[in-house]
Amino acid sequence: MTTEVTKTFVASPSGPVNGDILVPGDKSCSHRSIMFGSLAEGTTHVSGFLPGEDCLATMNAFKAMGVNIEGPNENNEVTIEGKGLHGLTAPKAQLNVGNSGTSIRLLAGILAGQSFASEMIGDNSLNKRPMRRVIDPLRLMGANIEASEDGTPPVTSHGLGENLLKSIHYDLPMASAQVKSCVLLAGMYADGVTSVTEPGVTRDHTERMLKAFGYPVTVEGNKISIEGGHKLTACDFLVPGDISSATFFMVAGLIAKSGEITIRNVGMNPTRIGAINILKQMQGDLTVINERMAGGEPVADIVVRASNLQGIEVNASDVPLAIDEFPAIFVAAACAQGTFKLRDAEELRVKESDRIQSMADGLVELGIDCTVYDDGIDIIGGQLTSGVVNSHDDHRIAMSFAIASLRSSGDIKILDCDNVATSFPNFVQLANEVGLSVVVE
Ligand SMILES: O=C(O)C1=C[C@@H](OP(=O)(O)O)[C@@H](O)[C@H](O)C1
Ligand SMILES: C=C(OP(=O)(O)O)C(=O)O
Repeated sequence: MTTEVTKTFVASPSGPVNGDILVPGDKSCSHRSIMFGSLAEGTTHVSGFLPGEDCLATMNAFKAMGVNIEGPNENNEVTIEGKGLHGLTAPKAQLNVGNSGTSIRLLAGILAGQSFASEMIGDNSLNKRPMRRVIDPLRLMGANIEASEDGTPPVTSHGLGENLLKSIHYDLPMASAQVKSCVLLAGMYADGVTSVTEPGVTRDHTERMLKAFGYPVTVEGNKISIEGGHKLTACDFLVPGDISSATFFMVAGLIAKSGEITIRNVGMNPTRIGAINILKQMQGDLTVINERMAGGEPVADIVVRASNLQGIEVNASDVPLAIDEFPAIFVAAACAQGTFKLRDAEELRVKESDRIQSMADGLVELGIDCTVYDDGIDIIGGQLTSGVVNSHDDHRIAMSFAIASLRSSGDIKILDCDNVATSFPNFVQLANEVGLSVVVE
């Protein structure tokens, strides 16, 4: 039997953090650019695409359904020859979407509307994640789709034959952009107007990008509606820099003993800026400059200076707007004065890992006092020590502990870091460029 050896990061105390950097393209927008480009009529040109494994998994799924896609080239440009809403062909094998929750949940909505059968599988982490949240509404729409008995992947769609889905109104039981998007995408294949009401604001890239591809979508307060039977038209799409990736460098710049870092071309969609709100509330010195529009999304540059952070109680309304940024924010909390309190964040338990427990395990190993709750955590700021932590199959946990080394008293060894390539392939290179010390073993 062979044991798979994956990368270990050894992150050493370092700093100051200085530089002027660009982070890679937004993961949510990159996934959607492939999906909408494939279902559009005409040729779509994407620039700023994230060449991470998650987005490549989405790309490979559409290639396996007959779509001709070129790239990403060395400039992160992708060209997609759209097949139209009804032009996909049955894949010859299972679609393996690896580590990517966004791929499996959004694709479930698209596959549910196809005449042909298909099955999606994933890696160890994805195989533990809940799929009933998308299966339930799709079945209400008449889809013949299922997950395994415990509600995890594989996700199998038996196909609709000549039928259409039924339009529904769905009250989302949780604040999830993936579930919202799944239902809206299935709505393109339904017999009337499908609508979704969300319990709180979640990222709205699907709504914005459907409109950019010419598909009508109506947004009235927290209700989003889409009528079946319209078409997507190819366009040129510019992906902004990923604020989720930028957050690692915002926190690095804030917790460093000194220095100033500028992060350019960061997507500033109002449904994604929770981390900026929270870090500013923690007294972080963050300045947003050069605000502008690019590709239908607001973008800006962010200047970050070393700061004395304070523990805070996070506002519940910021939770969905910062949902992927909490691992990095917890590191900021560990370096802050006083207690940081987060509640209403039970969704963190169903990400690539249980992000409340994974972060608490690592922070406790590094000498930080944490109390875990079902829906959150209290973190008391203190001195980080050296130690060995595990990524728990989760890219954001791996990168968070790498930046924690800026303030640790000795080396932090982070086990199982191959997953960083899912969202941020050049993370280590950029980290070392701005003054961290991260060695890959
Ligand atoms: O729609 C998307 O692109 C995403 C939605 C969020 O998931 P949930 O919808 O499960 O909160 C987020 O965590 C994920 O990284 C990307
Ligand atoms: C939760 C994440 O992604 P996904 O759900 O697509 O796996 C993430 O990137 O933090």
